[in-house]
Amino acid sequence: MNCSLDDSDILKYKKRVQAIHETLPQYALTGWVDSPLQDHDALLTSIERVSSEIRACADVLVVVGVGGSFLGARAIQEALMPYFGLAKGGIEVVYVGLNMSGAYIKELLAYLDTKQVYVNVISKSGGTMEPALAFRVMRLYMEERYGEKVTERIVVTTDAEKGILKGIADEAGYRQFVIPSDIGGRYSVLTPVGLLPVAVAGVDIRSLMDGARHAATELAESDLAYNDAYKYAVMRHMLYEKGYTIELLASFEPGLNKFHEWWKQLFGESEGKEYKGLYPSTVNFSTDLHAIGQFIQEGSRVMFETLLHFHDIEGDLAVPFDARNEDGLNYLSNRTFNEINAISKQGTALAHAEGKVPVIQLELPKLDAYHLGYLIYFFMKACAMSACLLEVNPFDQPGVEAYKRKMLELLKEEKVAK
Ligand SMILES: O=P(O)(O)OC[C@H]1O[C@](O)(CO)[C@@H](O)[C@@H]1O
Repeated sequence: MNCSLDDSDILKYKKRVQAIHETLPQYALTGWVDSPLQDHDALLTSIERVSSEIRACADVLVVVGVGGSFLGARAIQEALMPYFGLAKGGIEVVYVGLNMSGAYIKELLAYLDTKQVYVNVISKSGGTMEPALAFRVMRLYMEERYGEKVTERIVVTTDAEKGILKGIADEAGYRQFVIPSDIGGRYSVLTPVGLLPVAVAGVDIRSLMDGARHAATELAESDLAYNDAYKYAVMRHMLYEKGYTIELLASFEPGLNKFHEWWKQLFGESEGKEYKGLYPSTVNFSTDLHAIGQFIQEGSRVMFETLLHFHDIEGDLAVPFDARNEDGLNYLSNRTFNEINAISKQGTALAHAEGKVPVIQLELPKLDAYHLGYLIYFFMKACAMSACLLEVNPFDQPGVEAYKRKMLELLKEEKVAK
């Protein structure tokens, strides 16, 4: 990892990072820190068993959830599953309850009419409006289609003890997975929240967890000099202190676009408080270099870039030789597309740095379940540290309650009015 910050300046944060590292456990919602180090064999076996049943009995798994209750699963699925068609042994996994679009839900129901369906409804609080409304529709749809058999086709992932969804699941006899009470929504992807949906899609969840365990082991290091997640957190903080207000996460594989959305919630919802914090924005290169590249190179100097690159991409393609060479590109015919991507990354980093855009580079060996598990944990660890450096609580989201309150007030007024 490198950027235009001086290592000695970064290491000036050593003591402060050490102190934050030691006090982090004071927060209630830090169960995710050690979770990958614990023995989850029984849980993973249970998830694999339910996933195998769903894959055997359904064409589509409908995941109902919003925010951290679906973004992680969708991110992993899009990053690791084929761009076109399904993974071997996997089935289609679609998402609902992530918006308030009736058209979206109606179209999904029509699509499902010719498919065999299971539903996994996920909500930590058990009462978030978007998934609750979508689950109301899905539940009645499933009951209409499957009658008494519906009970086995609805799986609920929620709190172990409380919440409206927990009550519904208990009453209806739906199978349940638990969201640990000490893990908040945007930090919950490595729990049944993310693991069941991606197992059904065909992801090797044990490899994902092995990578997270590797990260949890390596990044338990409190010494800033040896903890890349903390270094990344300090670099972000130093650039924010220097007046940069936007972080642009840029990756070079289109399958990471939904991973961007998970990353945005993690950092945006953890840090955007007290009118402070970096705005997390994302781009996919080289595609977006032809869209927003002009602004990055010569627009307002308010952003820095974090380039995320995987050296090895499954199924990479070599540029073919063409004897006609009418396009003049035979000089590339001995390279793969990902090799060219890597060179485009280097060119981008040099050009943007010259344009006074500081560049942080995060490099991983391969885009696979193991390294994605490592990266997820890396970002969660960095995010918690970064928010603490900003002196905000990394684990609450009071601001989101504001819109919910306003919406409920208006809905209640409406109810009274009608
Ligand atoms: O899983 P739940 O409780 O439905 O919450 C979904 C999302 O909504 C939020 O609570 C914000 O309202 C996020 O933090 C969370 O990931």
